[in-house]
Amino acid sequence: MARSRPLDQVFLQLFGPESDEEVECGVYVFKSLNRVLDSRSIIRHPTVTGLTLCKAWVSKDFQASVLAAVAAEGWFEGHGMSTNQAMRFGGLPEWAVQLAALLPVQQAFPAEIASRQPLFDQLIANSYQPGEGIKAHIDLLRFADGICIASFCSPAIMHFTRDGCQRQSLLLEPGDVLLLCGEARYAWEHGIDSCQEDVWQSRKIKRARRMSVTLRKLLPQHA
Ligand SMILES: O=C(O)CCC(=O)C(=O)O
Ligand SMILES: [Fe+2]
Repeated sequence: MARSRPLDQVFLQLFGPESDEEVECGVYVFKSLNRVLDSRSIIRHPTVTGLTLCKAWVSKDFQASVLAAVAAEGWFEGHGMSTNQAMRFGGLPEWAVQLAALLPVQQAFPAEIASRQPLFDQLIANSYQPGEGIKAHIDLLRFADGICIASFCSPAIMHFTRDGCQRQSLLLEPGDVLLLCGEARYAWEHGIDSCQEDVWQSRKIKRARRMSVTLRKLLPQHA
């Protein structure tokens, strides 16, 4: 691995000469995720192939405008059955189009996904009360490869599990975005435990209300 590019210098300053991460075209590839950057960065997961964490990706202002737009939709002002999940197909609302436009899909997805039009045509907003999670799952196969999950409000730990035993965990903080393709989308399940508090690197993090927005594309036969 060459260490001559300017980004490598920044990287050296951040981690020192002993760091074990590699930089490829501006994408950090961490051998250990213990030292995830707090600043805006694109991190390719070392074990879960096809999983990219876009750390601190959505600005605070944009997070606020997404939350305001979702509140204005009134999706979670509960009458009746499912008030913790809202689904929308077809044309995405303008804020979701803007969110999709911010994503570093060229770095995270293969070219055929990154260049498809539209990139996404379905959205789910998930609203979690403090302590709620989501069961480990693989997203439905009626959706194409290339999925985005953006996190808002409370932090939470997402676990990726494969064949029921291998487990990889990621702390998702407000403004973080996950991009999933390939094995990360089809071979690994993802889920969030139900608990009042997460422990991340010995730090206790209390759960509060959380919201996530999932963007996907329906396969043509299901559109
Ligand atoms: O809330 C999250 O971060 C995950 C959402 C999710 O997995 C989904 O909508 O399929
Ligand atoms: Fe999912």
